[in-house]
Amino acid sequence: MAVHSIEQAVASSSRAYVLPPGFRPSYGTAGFRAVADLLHSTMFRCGILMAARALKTQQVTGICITASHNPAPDNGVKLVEPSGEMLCQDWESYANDLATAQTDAELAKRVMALLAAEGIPATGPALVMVAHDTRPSGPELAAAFADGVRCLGAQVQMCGLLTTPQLHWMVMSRNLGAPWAESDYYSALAGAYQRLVAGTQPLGQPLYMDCANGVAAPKMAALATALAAAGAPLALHLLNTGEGVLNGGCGSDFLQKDRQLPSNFQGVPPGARCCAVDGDSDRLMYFTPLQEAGGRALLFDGDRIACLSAMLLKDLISQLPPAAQDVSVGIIQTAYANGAASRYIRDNLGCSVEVTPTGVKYLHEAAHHFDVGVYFEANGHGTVLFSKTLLARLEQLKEESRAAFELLALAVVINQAVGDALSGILLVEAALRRKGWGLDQWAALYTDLPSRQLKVTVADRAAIVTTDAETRVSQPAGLQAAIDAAVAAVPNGRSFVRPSGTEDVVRVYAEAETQDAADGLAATVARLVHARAGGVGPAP
Ligand SMILES: CC(=O)N[C@H]1[C@@H](OP(=O)(O)O)O[C@H](CO)[C@@H](O)[C@@H]1O
Ligand SMILES: [Mg+2]
Repeated sequence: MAVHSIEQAVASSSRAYVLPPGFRPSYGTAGFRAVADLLHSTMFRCGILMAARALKTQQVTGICITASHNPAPDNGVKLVEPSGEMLCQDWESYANDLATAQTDAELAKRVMALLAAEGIPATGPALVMVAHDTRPSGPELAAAFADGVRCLGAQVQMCGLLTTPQLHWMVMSRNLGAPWAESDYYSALAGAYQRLVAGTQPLGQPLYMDCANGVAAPKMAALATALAAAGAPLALHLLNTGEGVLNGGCGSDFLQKDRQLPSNFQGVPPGARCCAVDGDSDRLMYFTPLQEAGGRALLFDGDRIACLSAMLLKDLISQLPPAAQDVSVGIIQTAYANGAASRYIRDNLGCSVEVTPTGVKYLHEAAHHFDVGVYFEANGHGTVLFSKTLLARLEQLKEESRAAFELLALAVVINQAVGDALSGILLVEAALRRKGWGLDQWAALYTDLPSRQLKVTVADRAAIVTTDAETRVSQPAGLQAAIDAAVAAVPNGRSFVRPSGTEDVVRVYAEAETQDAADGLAATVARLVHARAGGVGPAP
């Protein structure tokens, strides 16, 4: 398509997708997110962006339309690089430029500026893949996105309902020239899981899975069919499969924040092995109902999954031929990692620990610093990345070394594009089976320090500026000193605040020796934020 016709195509197609007055989308922790009704123009513009990215890289790109763990009326975008990773950070400013253009003509100008700045040829074949979660607004927003892609003369492949990590995996595999269909995803994971658990005993009890009333329900059922066909069946009870509200009183985020059993788990016996995912199935928490009354759950969060993964990796690496055991294993966490987990990793696992700001794009990037990078946010979002060099070395060793063969299987079980709850379940199940462990042994690795997370609403959350991987506040002046004083008054206390990148709130985190002390510290810090950073409404 010629340059002037692109400008015209953008300007004229854009008329159907007006930026709602007063709406100022901003690319946050995981892309754009808002109430779905506001997002049509954002989707259209992201279509243009990802077509440009496909033209620039001469590879397939993608988008997942989802608001993840957020409420059902919300929606959002997660933009997918040719590698299957999240959109490269250099392009986030283009995303904001396009999403915030006030008029059709201004949008067309900004698109032309992007094409010129990136030296993108005006014509050429390009393909963008699009998927959505179970939100009712998904198909309509996908159509808006597709219109944007077509403005640049690129093609769009509508993939329908998928988990976010499935679409990332499909884009990655397609660009690698590997089998990339949804059915290939199931057979690759199932086959690799079978190789990992061959010769081990099944765990004996079924896994109860909370599907958050989202996309995980049909997709886990399909994975279970593939596992049975591969000769490694997994006994599963799927709950919250879509009969209730998406992420409503269920799902991994509910569980992490409330530590209460999700809906429909009240009859599950205490001690049973349970897991929960979020609305787009990229977060995973294990849990078990506690014996005590009140429907509380004991959580096995992302930190604990990271420890279990690192143990499995270390076991396998120690079984490689001695000359091949020089493999660096790093664990990447955010400030939300429980202090007890960080201490366990440092003192007992002997792995390096890196701390990054919140958001998997930062953790994922840091994971590339190691031969094997294990990253999980405390909320269960993460994966394990294998370097290309290590994979090549393992390929050479796989005939002579069972451990090399199994490490290669592990690299297939664990989604190499992004954090993936379904693949995470297979990772945890394989690790427990290989150790012959139940939840008790996993729980006994360390005891979490009591913690509390709160949200504070302020007039402008951008008023809070942080440094040191978001652990300290540099603005507004004086707030950090006040937080320091509050923390100093609590034995073994730790607390930090940061503006959310996905919700219009400031998040407060506190940790201490007792739950009461953690609750008290969080409340004190929340009041400090409210008082010093423009709190809205009554003080917390
Ligand atoms: C404390 C917390 O859990 N924050 C979450 C949340 O980001 P916020 O920027 O905190 O809103 O959503 C992100 C996207 O899912 C996830 O990466 C991150 O870990
Ligand atoms: Mg999610």
